[in-house]
Amino acid sequence: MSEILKIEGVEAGYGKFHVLFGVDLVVKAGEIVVLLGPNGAGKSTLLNSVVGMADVYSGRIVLMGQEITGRPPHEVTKMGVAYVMQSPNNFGTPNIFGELTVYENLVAASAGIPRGEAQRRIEEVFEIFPKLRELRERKGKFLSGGERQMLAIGLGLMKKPKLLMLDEPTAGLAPKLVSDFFLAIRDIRDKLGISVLLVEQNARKALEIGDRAYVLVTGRIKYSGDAKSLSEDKLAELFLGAETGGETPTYADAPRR
Ligand SMILES: Nc1ncnc2c1ncn2[C@@H]1O[C@H](COP(=O)(O)OP(=O)(O)OP(=O)(O)O)[C@@H](O)[C@H]1O
Repeated sequence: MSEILKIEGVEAGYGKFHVLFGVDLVVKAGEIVVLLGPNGAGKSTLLNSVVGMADVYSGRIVLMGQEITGRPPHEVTKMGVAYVMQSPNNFGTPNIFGELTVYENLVAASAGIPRGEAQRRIEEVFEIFPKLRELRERKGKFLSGGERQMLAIGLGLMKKPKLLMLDEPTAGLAPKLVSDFFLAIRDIRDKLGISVLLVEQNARKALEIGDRAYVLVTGRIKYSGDAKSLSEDKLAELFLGAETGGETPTYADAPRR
């Protein structure tokens, strides 16, 4: 299976603030790879490193055989990476325009794509997120957090990326919506053939749809392997490490460092 993304021995951070220490991670074609870890472990920083939004001090980042270490965000986006950041103001995907409707936002994201193809892609987005079809005439500024998140992912899909990086797409969503999101992410892989690198706090559900998983703790990979073999006990142990004493909290209760 070919490698879409290969991160090798990456040391990265922000200026003098060193966050990642020798991180290796691979996303192969057609995979959903889940990246877990406690708050502040460096998960977002790893995604930022891929799109040139964090400083990579050493190591290599390779996208479909081409080295992209340190390349600026717009170049990496052009090369096939869509990055839906945690904040509502997404980067790497076009921003959501509050005054435009859902449909108009999708059309705006299709600049440079021939009309027929753009319509096909909008239809694909509506198939992945049927809710967006219902809301097609609603202005961006009136969307709920979850709906905005769907649109942000939809905008990313308009560019037909090879790799979709999602940073906590289900954060703050109602439980029913969370399940729908995970199904949508699986559809993105299954129906559109896009590989996914998914950062999630919702570990159990993410591992259900994931093929492989990595656990990052204080900037170092502490687990890499099959998503299904990562048990809750193992996760709790990895998240809390040596600090665990007495009653073992679950990884969901892991304290902020
Ligand atoms: N732009 C930035 N400039 C400087 N430091 C930053 C920046 N972004 C994040 N950090 C710091 O880098 C460290 C790792 O943060 P990061 O957001 O990568 O962790 P995370 O694992 O994604 O956490 P969370 O689960 O809370 O989102 C933290 O100490 C954070 O404060």
